[in-house]
This record gives sequence, structure tokens and C-alpha cells, in this order.
Amino acid sequence: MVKQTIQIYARVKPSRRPHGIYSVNNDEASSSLEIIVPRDLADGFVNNKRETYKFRFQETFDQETKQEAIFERIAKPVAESVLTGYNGTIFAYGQTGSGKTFTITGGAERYSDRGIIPRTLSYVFEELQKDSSKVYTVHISYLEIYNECGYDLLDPRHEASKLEDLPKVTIMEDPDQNIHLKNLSLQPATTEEEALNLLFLGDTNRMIAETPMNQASTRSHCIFTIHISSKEPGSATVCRSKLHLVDLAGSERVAKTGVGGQLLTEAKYINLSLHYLEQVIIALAEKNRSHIPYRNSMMTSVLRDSLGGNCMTTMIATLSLDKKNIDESISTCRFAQRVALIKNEAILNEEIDPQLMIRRLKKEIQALKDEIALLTGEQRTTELTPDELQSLEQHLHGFLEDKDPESGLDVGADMRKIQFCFLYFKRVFHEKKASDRRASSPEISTGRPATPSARPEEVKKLRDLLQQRDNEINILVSMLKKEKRRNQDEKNVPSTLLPPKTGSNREEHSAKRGPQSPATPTTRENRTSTLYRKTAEQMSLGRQEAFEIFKRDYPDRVGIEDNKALLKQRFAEAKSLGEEVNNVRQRINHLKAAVEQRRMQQAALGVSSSYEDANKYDPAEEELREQMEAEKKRYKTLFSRLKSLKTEIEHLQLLLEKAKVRLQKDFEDWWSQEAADLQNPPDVAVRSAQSPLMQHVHSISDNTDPANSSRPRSIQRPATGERASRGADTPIPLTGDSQTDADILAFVRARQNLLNRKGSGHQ
Ligand SMILES: Nc1ncnc2c1ncn2[C@@H]1O[C@H](COP(=O)(O)OP(=O)(O)OP(=O)(O)O)[C@@H](O)[C@H]1O
Repeated sequence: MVKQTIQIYARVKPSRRPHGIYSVNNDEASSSLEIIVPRDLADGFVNNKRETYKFRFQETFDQETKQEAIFERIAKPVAESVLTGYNGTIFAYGQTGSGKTFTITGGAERYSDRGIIPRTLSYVFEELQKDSSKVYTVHISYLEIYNECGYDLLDPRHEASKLEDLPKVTIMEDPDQNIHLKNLSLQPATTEEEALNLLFLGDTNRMIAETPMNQASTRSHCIFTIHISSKEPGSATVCRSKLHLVDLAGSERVAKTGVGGQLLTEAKYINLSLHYLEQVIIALAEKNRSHIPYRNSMMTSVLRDSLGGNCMTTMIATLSLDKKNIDESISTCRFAQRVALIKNEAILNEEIDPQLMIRRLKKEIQALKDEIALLTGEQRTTELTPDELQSLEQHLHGFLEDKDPESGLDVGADMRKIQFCFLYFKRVFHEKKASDRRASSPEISTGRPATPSARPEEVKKLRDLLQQRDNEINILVSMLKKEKRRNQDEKNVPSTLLPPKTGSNREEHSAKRGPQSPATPTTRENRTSTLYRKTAEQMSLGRQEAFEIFKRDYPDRVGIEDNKALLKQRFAEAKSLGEEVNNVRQRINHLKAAVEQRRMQQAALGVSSSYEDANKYDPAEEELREQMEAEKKRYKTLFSRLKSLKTEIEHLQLLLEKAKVRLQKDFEDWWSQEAADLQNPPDVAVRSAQSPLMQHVHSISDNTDPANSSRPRSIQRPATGERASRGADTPIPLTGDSQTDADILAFVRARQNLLNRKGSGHQ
């Protein structure tokens, strides 16, 4: 058992204006973060006269800290203990925009920005591959908690277009007060790639399911869990451990958010669940508290073990240390200080595999039954069936072939089988005797009478010749085998080495993965391809045109283009690295063949000359071996570089696909909003509350910059007055169906464009 308090870390988000607001002091044992409240703020502040607040953390990561360091210092030790069988939790807590998602999942643009989840998956699978002493299985689950309801983000049977489409997860408690999550699917993942696909699927579901009113990433809690079970072959003990990686909702206070309606409801729920989390933490920090109010909210129920239970837990307090966020940052740090008081007791989660236990017990029962039958004389009289006889013969053959003098023979307490064993051994004994006789008498062995003139020297010469032929045959057979193996290697290695290709080849690649996890990789591809197919099939010409322009002016376009360029570059690197790896492999094969040839020569020498000659040190062979070792080392280095390049390429592909889905979704939202606006023009107040993206899009369309006039009118928003008259007085009656109306409007605009062009041509 490991007793440990929850480890707390602080991470400060990069900001341009944090000067003089805080200072960090990291020393060997711990670290302190001092927040300095500017004088102009101090008056109205909670503890009004205090101007500095000091907090202790295990370590404070300042603005310039890279994602890799966060993984190495915080997540890797937790992942290590999960691999040895302890439960682990890492949760990020902080106000909205302070970097929780960035820390846990990662940034959406650069490969180097990938967060704790993808890095942990990489690490876990790498470690599992190294350990061949155990059989490991990995499963992934991804739960989202929004307004006190749980949703499964990984269910492959559901296509989500809103959160409510996802399967609802409910909490069940067994008599031992263990929590079970009903409806939360556990998806198998046999490789890092499959696990990353699941992460992508969950994130896509999260993104697609969010509506403009529900920016779920901010207002929901997400728990990504890696479930690992391990077992030594033949052992009945299974070790099961879980690693929860938790991205909590933003922690700001309702009063500050200044929202109403649906947002207020959400804010209350978030506040309530974070409030209950705080209550649980206060209760745990108090000594002698018998009741801990876990049941008050879904999140505290799910994380019950992580808080004051069987788990090694780590908290990352994310801080956005701007002047305007000082009070939120102080309250995040205060929360962390309370969390640091909680003591957990993590135990190794070992249990007996029930299946294996059942098999063992069944065998034991059968053995006992047989023994009773033997003791009571209740013997079976029916003949053994041909199948029984055959399997018994195989069993006996195996026993005789087994070189271990200690190995025993167990055929059960069945007299029929015991009798058969005696008969079998008798038969084998006689056969052996007969063959020995044949071997010692050439007359019998050849079937012909021995020639009287055959002298012992002649016989010896012939025997030597025979031996020589045998040697040659053996050498040729082993050469053949090696050649066969080499051919097989050549067939296998390049396909695993070569990086996955885009487009149809990529689909081929996933098809080849076979039935290991039918739902995961294909689900991701299906989802995105369905989305795009839908778009391509359903888009009218006007809409397609609008989409092209929307894409051109999309704020994240630069990031997408950068990633595309990077992906292309990485592909080229992987290609040349792949070629290099193949060349090295060929060189190794040539060297192997050369060593083989030297060996054959030595073996031939062994037949024709003395033993000493044949076993003499061969410098030529030694040199070949040294060269081979050097090439092997190079091969290893290149191979591991190629492997990490492959992971990077896959990650970049996922980022690009995610960006495409986001673009598509933003376009759909914008398009339907446009169609709705044309019928019900929004007033200025509503428009000012629109999302930044909408504002951006409108700013593009409303822009009076002459450069804009070259843009097709199909996405240019008319001025409010014009729009109102179009909406109310348009001579074209609209149907109310957004798709049809969008097509009608696109037609009207195209017609208008033509008329304009015609008009300007006449002038
Ligand atoms: N350490 C960092 N380095 C670079 N960029 C960061 C860092 N932390 C956060 N960001 C950026 O700040 C923005 C907000 O971060 P993020 O979405 O992770 O915040 P959050 O706390 O998860 O917010 P929410 O509660 O709304 O989900 C993102 O654009 C993210 O890329």
C-alpha cells in the first residue's frame, strides 16, 4: 500500500501582461508561487489589506514550460505507477481559458503541443511493448459530464449531432459501495494508433455535439480513462489499474460570468458540481470526518476513488495570471492548498481471474471424481472411443519425447486408459528392439545378404562418405530455411516500416488492420467521410461557392495550411528515411549471407580436414560480423526515428481531420444563421452577443473595403435595412426549410449577380 497526499502542481499560461503580478521560487524540496495584488486592486479585494499571497506547490511551471516537461514531471510518474498496478488520476483545475484542455489534451495546431493524454498513450504502449513477461490488455473510455448528466463519447453505434444523441451514462452503486458506470463503453485498443483514434473520436463527438449555446468544452467535465489489465501467462492473478485524465469545467464564479438563461443554468450546474467537489475536499481534509458527501454530484461519485481512496492523484492548477484574473487565480491556488491535505491510500489492484479459476477447479473436480471411481471400484466398462485413443496416443508420445527426466504422466484414474498405456509402452519397446536389431545386422537393414568381400575398412570408408553427404544435406537444408525466412522478413518488415499514406491508401491501411478493433479506426474515418460526403452531395452550387469563400476567410486557415505543409514535409522525410532503412536492411542481409558463406566453407573444411583447422579463428568472418553489428545499430536508430516520425504524421493527420470537421461545423452554423437572419434580421444587441467567429464572418461580409467587392455577393451580408426589406418584402416566398430556402436564396443571388454584370456591361 502506498500512502500519499494528493500532489499539486501549478502551471502559468503564457501572457503578454503578467509583469509584477507574481513570482515563482522553485527549490529542490518544493516551490512557492507568490501572487502580488496591485495597489489599485487591493482595496476592493477580499482580504482587503493584504497585498501578497503565497502558495506552496510540488512545482510551479512558469509560462515558458513546454508540454514535454509537463508530461515528464507530472504525468510520467503517475503513468509508471499505473503500469505497475496502482490507480492514478491527473486532473486540471482552473478558470476558463487558463489552459486545462491545452495541458490535458493539447493544442490543436502543433505536434509539439500535444498534451498529457496523447503523450501518456505513447508512453504506455511503448512500455507494454518492452515487457514480454506479461499479457496486457488496454481499454479506453471517454466520459463527458454536462449539467449533471453523463454521456459516452466513444459509443460507435451513435452518430451525434447534439449531446443528447450520445448514450446517457448513469451511476450504479453495488452493496460494497463500489461505483459502476452503466452505458459507458470500454473500447479495446491494441496499439497507440487505435488509442489515439479513440481520443480523436471522442473529441470529435464532443465538438460535433456542442451547439453555439453549449460550448461544451468550457462547461462540461471530461474524463478520459485508460484501463490496463495484466497477467503473467499461466497465472490466475490479474492486475487491473485505471488512469483517469480529467479536464474539469472552468471554475469561475457565476457573479463574474454575468450570464442568464441556459448559460446561467449551466453555470449553476458547473458551480454546483465544483462546489460539491470543494465540499468533498474540505471534508476529506478534516480529520475524523466520517461522512464524505461524494454522492452529491456525478463528478464526485465518478472520482470517488481518486479523492481520498485507492488512487495516486495529482492536481494541476492552471493559472491565467492577468490583472483581471487575479481573484480567480488566488481562489484556484486556495483550492489547490486544500487538495494538498488529502491523503490517499493506493493499493495494488490484484485479483484472481475467475475464468482461469473455474477451469482449474473443474479439472480438480474431474481428478477427484476419477480417484473416487478408482477407490470404490466403480469402473467404466465402455470401450475408449477412437478420438479418445488418438488423443491418448498423442499424450503418450509427448511424454516419451519429453527430455525432462522429472516430467510425469497423468492420464486420470481411468483403468481403461491405464491399461492402454501399458499396451502402448509394450508396443514401443518391441518396435525399438526390432529396429536396434536391424541396425546392428546389415543383412536386415539393407534387406540384402552382406557381400563376403566387404572388408571393415571399406565399410568405414562408405560410412564416412555417407556422413559427408549427410553433412552437405544438412547445410543445404539450413541454407534453404534461412533463405525462406529472409524472404518472409522482406515481405513483412517494409509494410510495417513504411509510413501510412493519405487518401485511399490510408483506407487500405486501416482495412488491413483487420478485426482487432472493428469499431475504432473505421468509425473515425466513417464519421468524417460521412460528414463530407453529406456535404458534397447536399451542397447546392451557391452553397459550395459560399463554402469556398468561407474557407478562404476562415480564421484558422493559416494553421491548417501550416499543418498541411508540415505533413507534406514529414511524409517526404519518412519516405527517404524508409528508403534508407531498406538500404541498411539489404546491407545487413548481404553481410549475413557472406557470414553464412564463410561458415559453409568452414563446415566443408571440417569434413575434409582436421577438427582444429575447421575451428580456427577466422578474421574475415569476425570483420564481417563487426560490420553487421554496426549496420544493425544504425538500423535500430533509423527505425526508431521512423517510428516517431510515423507517430507525428498520425497526430498531424488527426489534427487536420479535426480542423476539417471544425471548419465544416462552423460553416454549417454560419450558413443556417445566415438563412435565419435573412428571414428574421437580428438586431444589433443580438448580433453583438454572437460568437467571435460569427462576428468575424460578419465583419468580413460587412466590410466596405473595395477589395471585398470582388467577392461574390452570395456570402456578403446586405446592410440591415436591405436585409429587412428582403426578409419581409422579398418577392420570393420562403418555405421555412433552411436547406430549400438556402438554395432559393443562392439562386436569387446568382440571378442578381448576372443582372449586375449585365447592367455594368451596358454602361
Ligand atoms: N501553456 C500554454 N501555451 C500556449 N498556449 C496555451 C497554453 N495554455 C493555454 N493556451 C491557449 O489558451 C487558449 C485557452 O486554453 P484552453 O482551451 O486549454 O483553456 P481551458 O482552461 O481548457 O478553458 P475551458 O475551461 O474553456 O475549457 C487556447 O487557445 C490554448 O491553446
